[in-house]
Amino acid sequence: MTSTDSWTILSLMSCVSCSTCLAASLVVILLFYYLFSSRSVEPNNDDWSRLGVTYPNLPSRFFAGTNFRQQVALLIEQYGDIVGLKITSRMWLLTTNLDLLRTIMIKDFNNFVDRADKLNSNTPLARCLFFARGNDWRRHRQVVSPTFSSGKLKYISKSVDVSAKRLADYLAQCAQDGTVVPIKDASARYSCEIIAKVAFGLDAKFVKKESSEFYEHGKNMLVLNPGSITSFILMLMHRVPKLVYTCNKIFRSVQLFEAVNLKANSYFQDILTSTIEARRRNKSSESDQKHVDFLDLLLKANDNIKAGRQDTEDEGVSHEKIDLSKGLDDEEVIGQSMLVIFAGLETTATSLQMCLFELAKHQEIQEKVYEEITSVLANETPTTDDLQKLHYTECVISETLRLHPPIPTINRKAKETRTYNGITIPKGACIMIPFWHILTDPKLWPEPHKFDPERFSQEEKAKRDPMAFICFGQGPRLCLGMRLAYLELKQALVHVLRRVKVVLNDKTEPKLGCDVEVKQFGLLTPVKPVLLAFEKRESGASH
Ligand code: HEM
Repeated sequence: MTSTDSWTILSLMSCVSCSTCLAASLVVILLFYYLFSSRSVEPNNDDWSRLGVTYPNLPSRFFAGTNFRQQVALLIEQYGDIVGLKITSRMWLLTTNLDLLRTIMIKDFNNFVDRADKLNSNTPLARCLFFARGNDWRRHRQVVSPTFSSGKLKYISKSVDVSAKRLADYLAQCAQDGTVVPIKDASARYSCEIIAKVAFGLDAKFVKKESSEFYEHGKNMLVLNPGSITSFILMLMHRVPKLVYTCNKIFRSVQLFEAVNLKANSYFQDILTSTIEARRRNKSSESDQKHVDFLDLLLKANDNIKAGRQDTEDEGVSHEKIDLSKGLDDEEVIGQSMLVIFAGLETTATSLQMCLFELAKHQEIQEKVYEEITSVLANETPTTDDLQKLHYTECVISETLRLHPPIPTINRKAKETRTYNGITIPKGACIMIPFWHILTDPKLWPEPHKFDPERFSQEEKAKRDPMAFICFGQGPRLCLGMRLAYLELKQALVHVLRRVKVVLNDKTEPKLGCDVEVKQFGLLTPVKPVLLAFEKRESGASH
């Protein structure tokens, strides 16, 4: 070892121990702050009661532990559908009241544009549409929404079709080998393959490959871990956002407070930077080429906005007048592509997993979907117009999302103090919207735990308040990838069910007659991996 090596190691060690000391001091300061502030919000506090909102006297650690869903259900059952709360001294309004939600998410959206928290990160992901606030959000949404319009989806549809056929091939092979399939992994590989193609311009075959750097980094992009000490500190630090950013910078090398996995970030950022440069270099020679992926569409939409041209296919909602001339900078463009992984991978994969599980459980529904696919679709490679004719298949997907919403809750933050029907929501208060509770409310959905796709027939839909189907959000901040998600799910069902039947047997998980048990906190996650079996259809087309 040279003296320079020893010196480098010594410097690193002192750097790490210095980081550790700083981190330890920070933990102590935050703990004091937490204990002090929790005491200040013990019962007796009547802020919400003065504002016309039911305010139960909850113990300050009411939400501690993991049984979040059960606690929320208990509160709504006891106190009604509008409940004031204080969580670590922040005011929260828990509500499932559809009229109030219509006001918050649609009618007075301009007062509730923001999400409660920023992402604790200095990476491009923190600068994407999902986490953007106020006028920044409006600028992002205006640039990004044309790339997700139904007109643009037809370019992406071909890539989705190729991956869906690969998924069907893989499951047909498993049927032949008699192996049970960890279905979340297969679904995530399918979803990731599409994202790699449409958002990164990469031709990948993850469905069949055992491992791949893109897939592994995609799965681990966020390092949020609800049980860890870091997450606890992050939760406390939310209340001092500037501290978060300063700490991120200081502790960057040891990834102590950074919410995004830095290795994954560098990996994706490098691919995107070089792809964007290459596309700009080749732009003139490809000027007459049709746009085929999200990255191309995004770069074009950004150029149009900067040049003052509005995309005629923008199906987004009307926005307040804002200066769009600066469009998105390169880091923001990279952030949007990384957002496609963050927002589109887990959600779609979870939905496909739960949809196949429900079809395995309900063979008669699976047969109806199969019959619709074979009778309605003449083409081996259906177009987006063909897929729109699959009404019953769409009902099955919607019913899956109702019963198993991949994002079970979202939130909003009030910009100003306003009163709605005698209820005052003060500036800075956050709104907690538990989707899963609304989506299984027996007043809106009779026999709510029954899997019944007929609820989404035109006649049934017409009888229901449109706010009730809330799993993609509502209003101007509605999920931008909703159409893409339906496209991915429909293509997967078309190609998979043409080739194989999904079934349950004594090797599958959960055991016959049981339901999937899910974790009570965070994104919808089964406690144990779901294992499904497949049987080849005699008439299954092979491609
Ligand atoms: C079944 C699949 C999906 C579900 C259930 C879902 C659900 C959601 C929900 C609940 C939100 C928050 C809406 C709100 O705050 O009101 C959201 C936002 C978003 N989703 Fe999805 N999503 C899915 C798939 C996707 C896909 C595939 C993409 C893109 C590739 C995507 C892109 C987005 C974006 C960009 C936002 C942010 C919108 C904004 O803040 O303006 N989502 N999604």
